[in-house]
Amino acid sequence: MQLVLASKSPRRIAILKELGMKFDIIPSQAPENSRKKRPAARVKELAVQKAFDVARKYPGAVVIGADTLVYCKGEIIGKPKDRADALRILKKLNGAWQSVYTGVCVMNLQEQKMLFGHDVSKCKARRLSPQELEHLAGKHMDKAGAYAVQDTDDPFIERIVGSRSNVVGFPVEFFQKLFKEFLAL
Ligand SMILES: Cc1cn([C@H]2C[C@H](O)[C@@H](COP(=O)(O)OP(=O)(O)OP(=O)(O)O)O2)c(=O)[nH]c1=O
Repeated sequence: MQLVLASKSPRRIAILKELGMKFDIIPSQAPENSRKKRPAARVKELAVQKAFDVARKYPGAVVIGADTLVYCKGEIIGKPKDRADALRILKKLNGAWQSVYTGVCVMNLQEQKMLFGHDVSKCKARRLSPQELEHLAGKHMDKAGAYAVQDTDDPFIERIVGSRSNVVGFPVEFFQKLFKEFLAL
């Protein structure tokens, strides 16, 4: 069985490797477009789109796709567009509880098998000073919410309720359960 991770995310690659899985890395080229208003529905749709984009090129493979976003005060927050956007996002998240959603999809087109779902964790951000926010803005342009809980230099998140790996982009416990179910299909 060829296993493919449809992602360029260093965190997703590292986590899947830590699980001892052998896989190829073929990032999805799918544009991240979703009109879904609810975060859980959106991450699932995007995870399916990413997996499908690669699966149609490798129909015999088992392909894994994932998508992560932050949800706070009614706003769905993805990766910042630029430094100004990162600062705006960090100001909004400052001192606040937020939810981090990751959608995961596993599919094999040849066998017409697909499973997808999501995990959600709650994160509490510390209240940083305007100077600290300025310093942090722009450091994590490739991450949803413009921060990185895995980065020891990043003081932003002080508490996580739920899966930590989910916040970093790949929910280990949820994935293991989903993958086991997928193999049994
Ligand atoms: C909140 C948070 C997100 N992230 C990352 C996980 C994801 O890589 C990224 C969210 O963007 P995604 O669009 O989910 O993923 P990506 O563009 O990095 O990779 P791909 O689409 O190829 O799979 O943010 C962290 O690394 N640390 C964090 O604390």
